[in-house]
Amino acid sequence: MRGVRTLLGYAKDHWIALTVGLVIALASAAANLAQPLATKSVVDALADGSSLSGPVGTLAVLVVVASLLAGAYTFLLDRTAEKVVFSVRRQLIGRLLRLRVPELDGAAPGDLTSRVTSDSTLLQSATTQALISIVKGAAGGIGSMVVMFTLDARLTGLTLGSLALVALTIGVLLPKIRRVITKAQEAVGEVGAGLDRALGAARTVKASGAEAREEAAVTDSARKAMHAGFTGAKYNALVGGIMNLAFSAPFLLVLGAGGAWAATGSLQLSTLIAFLLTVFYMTEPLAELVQGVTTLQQGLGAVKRIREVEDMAIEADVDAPVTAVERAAPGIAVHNVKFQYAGRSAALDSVSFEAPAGGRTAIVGPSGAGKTTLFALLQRFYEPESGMITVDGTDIAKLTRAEVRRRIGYVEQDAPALSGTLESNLRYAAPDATDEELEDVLRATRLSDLVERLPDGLNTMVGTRGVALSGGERQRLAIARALLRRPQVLLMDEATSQLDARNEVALREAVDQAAERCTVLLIAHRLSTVVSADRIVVLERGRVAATGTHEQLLGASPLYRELAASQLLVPEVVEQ
Ligand SMILES: Nc1ncnc2c1ncn2[C@@H]1O[C@H](COP(=O)(O)OP(=O)(O)OP(=O)(O)O)[C@@H](O)[C@H]1O
Repeated sequence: MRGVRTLLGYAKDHWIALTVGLVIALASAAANLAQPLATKSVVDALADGSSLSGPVGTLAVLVVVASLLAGAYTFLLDRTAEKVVFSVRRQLIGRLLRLRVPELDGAAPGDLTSRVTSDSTLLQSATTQALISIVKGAAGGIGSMVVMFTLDARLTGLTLGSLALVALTIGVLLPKIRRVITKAQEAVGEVGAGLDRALGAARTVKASGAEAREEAAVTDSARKAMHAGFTGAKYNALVGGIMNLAFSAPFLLVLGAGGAWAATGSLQLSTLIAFLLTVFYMTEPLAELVQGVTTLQQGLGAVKRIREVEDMAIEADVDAPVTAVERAAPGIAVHNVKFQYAGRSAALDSVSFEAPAGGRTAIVGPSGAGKTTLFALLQRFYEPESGMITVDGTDIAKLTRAEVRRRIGYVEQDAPALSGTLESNLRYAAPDATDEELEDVLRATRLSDLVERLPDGLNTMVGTRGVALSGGERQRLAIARALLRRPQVLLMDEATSQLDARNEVALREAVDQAAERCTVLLIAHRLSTVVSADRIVVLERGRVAATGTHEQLLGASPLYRELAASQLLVPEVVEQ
C-alpha cells in the first residue's frame, strides 16, 4: 500500500491533466459502449422498415467521436507520463548529489545511476496510463454489466464466470510480477555497478589482465536480469492465456444459449446481437483493467528501488545561504574528538590540537593513522561521535555544511580534473572569481606555462574527453582551484611524488602566501614540508602522539624520529 501511495504521490502534482485525461477516456469508453445500442436500433429499423438515416448517423458519429477521444487522451497521458518521470528524475538527481558521505561509502555509483535512468522509466506508464486504465477499465466493465442486465439477465449470468477469472488473475498472478520486476531491476543495477567498478579502474583491470573476469562478473548480472525476465514472461503468458479464456468463453456461451433461446422465440434476435456486441466491447475495458494492474505492478517494482534512494540521508543544508561571520579566534581547534566508521574500531580517539592562523600546521603519522579522516571531519563529511571542532572560533557543528565548506579550500591527494575546460575546472569552487584573481593564482601555481602551451589556452578541454593532465598538473590545478576560493582554511593532502623540485618550491611559496591570510593544515608526506612547518601534529593509530616543532619533536617523540629518519615517505602514488 505504501508503494501505491508513493505512486499516487508522484502523480499528485499532475492531477488536473490526469482528471482531464480520465474524463476524456471515460467519454471515449461511453461512446464505445453506446455503439451496441445504436447497432440494435439499426437492426430494429431494418426489421421495421423505418428510416435508417438516424440510427446509422448516430452509429457513425459514435465511432468517430470514440476514436478522436481515444487519440486525445493517449497524447495527454503520454505527455503527463514524461512530466512525472522528469520530476522523479529531477528529485533523484538532486538527492544523489547531496547524499551524505557515509551513504556514498556503502553504495555502488553505477547502481545508484541505474535508479535514475532505468527504474524511473518504469514509472512512466504506472503513474498515468495504469491509473487511468484501472479506473476506465473498472468503469467500462461495470458499464458493460449494466447494459447487459438491461438487455437480458439470463445471458448476463452466463458472462459473470469470466469476471471471476479476471479477479483471480489480478489477485494472485499480478503481485508476483512486481517481485520479478524488482529482481530484474536489481540485476540491471548490478550491471551498472559492475561496469562502473571496472571502467573506473580500467588501467588496473588492463594491467592485471582481468578483462575476462570482469566481463564474466558483469555478464552474470546481465544473465540474472534475463532470468528474471524469463520468469516475468511466464507470468505474462499465464495472464494472457487466462484472459483469452475469460474473454472467449462467455462469447461462446452467449452465442450457444442465446442462439437456442432466439430459436425458441424467448429472445429477440436484435437483443442477442446487441448482447454479443456488448460482450465483445466488454473485453476491451477488462483487458485494459488487467493491463493497468500489470503496469502498476511493474511500476511498484521500480518504486521500491527509487524509495531506497529517497530514504537515504542527504546533506540538506548545503544549499543554505552563506553569511559572513566574524572570525573570533582565527584558526582551527580540535577538542577531544572521537570518531569511528560504522562497524569499525575508533579511527580517531581523544584528538585535541590547535592550528592557529598564519602559518602552516603539518599532520604526520603512519599510514592508517587517521589523517584523511581528520580532514573529512573538518569538512563535515562525517560527524564526530563526541568532541568539538572550531574554525575561527565557531563550532562547525553549529554551522551549515555550506558555511563550513565555504570557509575551506580542500586539495585532495589525487584530485580529479572534471570533464570540461581548464577554466571551468579552475573556477569550479569559485565561479565568481575575477580574471585578475585567476591570473594571480595561475602564476602562483606555475600553471601559466601550461596554459600557454595548450592549444586553446584556458578553453582547452581537460578531463574525461579532453587533454589528459599529468599527476603534477592535476595537483597544481587542485591547489589553484582551492586558492581561488579565497578560503579561511586551506586543507592540503600533500602529493608524495607528483611535483618536480622547481614546481615544489613554487608551490611552497604559493602556500606560504596563502598561509599569511588563512590557516593552512596539511597532511605532510615530505620531510622538507615538515621541517619548514610552524607546528607538527603526530598522529598514531587515531591518537595525538605528540605536537611541537621539528626540533622539539626530534627530541621528544620516538615515532617522529622514526618517521623523519625514513623521510616520512609513504608508498609512492602511481602517476596516471
Ligand atoms: N570510508 C571508510 N570506511 C571505513 N573505514 C575507513 C574509511 N576510510 C578510512 N577508514 C579506516 O580508518 C582508518 C584511518 O584511515 P585514514 O584514511 O584516515 O588514514 P591516513 O592516516 O589518512 O592513512 P594514509 O596515510 O595511508 O592515507 C584506517 O584504519 C582505515 O582503514
